[in-house]
Amino acid sequence: MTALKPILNHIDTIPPNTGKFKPVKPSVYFIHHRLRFHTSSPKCALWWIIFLSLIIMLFFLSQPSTTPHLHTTMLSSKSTLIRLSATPRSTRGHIVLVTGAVGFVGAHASVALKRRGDGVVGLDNYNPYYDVGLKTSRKTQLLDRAGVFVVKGDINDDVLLRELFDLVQFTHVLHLAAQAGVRYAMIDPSSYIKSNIDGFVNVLEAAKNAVVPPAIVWASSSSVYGLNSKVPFSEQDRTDHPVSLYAATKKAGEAIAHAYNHIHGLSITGLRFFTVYGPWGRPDMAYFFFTKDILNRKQISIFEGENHGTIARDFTYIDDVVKGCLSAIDTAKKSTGNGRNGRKKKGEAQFRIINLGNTSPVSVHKLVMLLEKLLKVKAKKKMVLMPRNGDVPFTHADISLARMELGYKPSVDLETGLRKFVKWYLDYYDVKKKSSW
Ligand SMILES: O=C(O)[C@H]1O[C@H](OP(=O)(O)OP(=O)(O)OC[C@H]2O[C@@H](n3ccc(=O)[nH]c3=O)[C@H](O)[C@@H]2O)[C@H](O)[C@@H](O)[C@@H]1O
Repeated sequence: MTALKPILNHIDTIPPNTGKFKPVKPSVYFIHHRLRFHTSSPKCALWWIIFLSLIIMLFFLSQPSTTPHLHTTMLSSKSTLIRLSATPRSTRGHIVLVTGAVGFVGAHASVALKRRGDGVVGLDNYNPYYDVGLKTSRKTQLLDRAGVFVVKGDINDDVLLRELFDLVQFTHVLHLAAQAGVRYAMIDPSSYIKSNIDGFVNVLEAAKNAVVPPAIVWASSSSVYGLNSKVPFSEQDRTDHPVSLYAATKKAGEAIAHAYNHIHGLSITGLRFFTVYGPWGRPDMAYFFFTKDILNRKQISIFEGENHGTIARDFTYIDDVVKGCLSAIDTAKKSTGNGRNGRKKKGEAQFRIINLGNTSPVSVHKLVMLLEKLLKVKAKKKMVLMPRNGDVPFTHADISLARMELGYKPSVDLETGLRKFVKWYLDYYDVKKKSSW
């Protein structure tokens, strides 16, 4: 500001328009006036250089980033690692941004993508909804070993996302970052809005603003079917009666995705996951904390419906879900763009919503029996009427669309999947096997 002062002081010296001069705009007059009378003075020329440099600098700073790497600040120290991680092994490989990369599905999917030769960059905020130590272990034991670099950051950070999309031209985004869990919405409702709505919009904004907008594959949920009684649940069925805030945010996500697809030509596939379980799973899920409580001889609550009605889930093994995710990426068509910013719109973009379930529901009672068998420990069970806090009595996926679109064919039954989970659990938590039958 002090540098500008002497120049600004000269404004007072501009003569009034007496009519002898051709009328000119004051700013233009000012420039002419200054150039005519003072460019010979070295001091003034210096001030002019400073002034013009400032104007040029302000002009460039106010321009949106079109040149990759120009404004990278948050990521610049990691840019080499990020680019390396993003480089596919073959020219035909995809370049995928996986959000929620240290999450359960995110970690498994990132590793699978990387192993088959795709370029992968992870993004995760390591939020403390459940044990951050487990997330860190997924990173060190799964992602690091596979060569997947994870950027620590939030999907709500639009500056970070812009930098990331400037740095790497992603062909796909596998968006798995979310506030998960049905019952926790009673405790922290705003976290669901922040992650599943605000965060999702932020990711879509970043994608749509990318030089070449990537295709999006993201995680919706079986919970959108609410209390529907027609089984199996088909993508054609109504899903406008969510019974948990979690389900409501996932349903809202599907509507938001549709709007972005329609307006911005983003290719979007929403996958409705059905109670995904397996090694490295989420400790907030029943199969996981039942295992812990059974081993600690702690009582577990098994929910039941009115008149002792059975509660059941279409438990889906992690490897099957990962195959579905990869196949959704492979079959995703390119985004067509919105025709703005001088880009040509290339027609309607693809929009899909697909169930990824196992299509063979199992009761929670049976789940507990299988865990007892695998852990060789008798559970202390208490039957409890299912609380009205967002839970639904049963889920059952119709997977015919997944079969058709993705060639999806789940192959792991609950007992086989739980055996793998239990093996991992005992190993990870270094549990000494003791029988209490
Ligand atoms: O399918 C989905 O989309 C959802 O699956 C799970 O939700 P949920 O099926 O309710 O899984 P759990 O919380 O692990 O519950 C599994 C079953 O155990 C029952 N349960 C849970 C807790 C408990 O103490 N006792 C009990 O019997 C539940 O009622 C449910 O039938 C995930 O937690 C959600 O994030 C996911 O989106």
